[in-house]
Amino acid sequence: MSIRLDYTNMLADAIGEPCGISPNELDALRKPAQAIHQDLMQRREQGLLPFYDLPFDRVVLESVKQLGDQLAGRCSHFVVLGIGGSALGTLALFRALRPLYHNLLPAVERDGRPRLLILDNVDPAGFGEALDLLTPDETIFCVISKSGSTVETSCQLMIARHWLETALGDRWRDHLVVITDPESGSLRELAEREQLTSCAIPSGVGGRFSVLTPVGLLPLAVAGVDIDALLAGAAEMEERATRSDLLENPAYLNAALQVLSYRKGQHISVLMPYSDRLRDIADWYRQLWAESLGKRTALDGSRVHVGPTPVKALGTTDQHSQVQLYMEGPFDKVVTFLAVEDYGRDLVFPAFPGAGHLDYLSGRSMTELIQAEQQATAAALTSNGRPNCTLTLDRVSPQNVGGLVYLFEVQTLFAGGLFGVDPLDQPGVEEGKKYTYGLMDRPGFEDMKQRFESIVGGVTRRQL
Ligand SMILES: O=P(O)(O)OC[C@H]1O[C@](O)(CO)[C@@H](O)[C@@H]1O
Repeated sequence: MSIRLDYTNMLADAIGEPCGISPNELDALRKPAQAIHQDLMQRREQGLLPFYDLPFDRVVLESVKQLGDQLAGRCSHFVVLGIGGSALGTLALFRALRPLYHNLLPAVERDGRPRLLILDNVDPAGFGEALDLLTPDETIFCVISKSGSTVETSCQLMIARHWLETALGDRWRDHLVVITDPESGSLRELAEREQLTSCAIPSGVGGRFSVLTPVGLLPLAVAGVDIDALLAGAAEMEERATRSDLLENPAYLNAALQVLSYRKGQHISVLMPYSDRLRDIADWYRQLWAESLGKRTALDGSRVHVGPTPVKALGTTDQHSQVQLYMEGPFDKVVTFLAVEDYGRDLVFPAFPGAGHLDYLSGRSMTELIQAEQQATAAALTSNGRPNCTLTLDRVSPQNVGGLVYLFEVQTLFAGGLFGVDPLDQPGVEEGKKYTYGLMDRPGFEDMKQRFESIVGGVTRRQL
């Protein structure tokens, strides 16, 4: 595994005031960092942070691999139904670690593996069109929900089961796999009652920290991702991400830089991979960062309303869409680049006779160009006083991606400590869910319907 963090351009030396971080400011965080570290390690010892130990669980790894092979042999399409933490990590890692056009390739070029679809919305057009393309006999649905009660996933399940049963009768059960809490929740009950194939999400691992459980591992194994190597990379990062000294630990250091930057007014945190394969890592990271750190109440009970706003960008694409704003707009952003040294292949620019203005490119390569553009954008941001740092992967390999995921997860926990909030809850999503239940006439939520009506009806609607 090779992942390194270059944070030169976060420091006052490089970008000056007011955004640059001074060595003293970083140094001053070392002591609080020790306290947060000890607290995390203590909670890990007590079994309260089981995600730390996921990369070492050989039993789960072996059983998931076995089940993955078996399921892969029984379908041409493996379809994940889930949302948020039950979908985004799988989506990100599938894109990173299989050929970009896996689903368009003939079976032999997919190593005989099924196509993988991840349906994470209840848009009737999107869901309906996906079903139109599928054949019940050749499809296996994998329903993933930690709570077992998420309304979007439940509704997808209702439709999928009916669709299977209509075509296959009692055999619908062979085409449905469940991943949920080991004991509680209605999805677990359903799995037991109908004797469906199922896997467990270890209790204590929240959805957005669950990609290295069967939530991500099973679909990825079915699709042919090397999950051994993925977990090995995460295990290797565990050593670095549990070092006690802030300046020795890339997860702690990156969190500290982000938090110091936030305190200086950079409330928007952009993650900008220069890699199509890493594009959806930024989507997964958005949930991790937003749900974990966006909080009204601190651990001491005070109202804080904190949280960096994570933004996803893609290099070079967004240089031609967003970078104008990052360069000259408000001083409210910190950019983290994801750079890649070896893209696994390269394309050399051939000569273009008659087009003299392109001569300077002839003989150079696409890797050189994308890397030059990343470095050029970082330099331009730096010269404009904009904080930025770069995480460089030598390759987009399962080891590196496993390491990156682990790094970001620990970084998020540690940032929660620095912000003084609980990074493991998400109380702010509940109110909207309750209004939805009210609107959908779920028993017990009648009052939410009334409250919704009083909010919506309490003001004159203005529409054009
Ligand atoms: O896995 P579940 O329980 O269906 O939850 C899906 C997502 O919904 C949330 O609870 C937010 O509503 C996320 O934290 C979670 O990843």
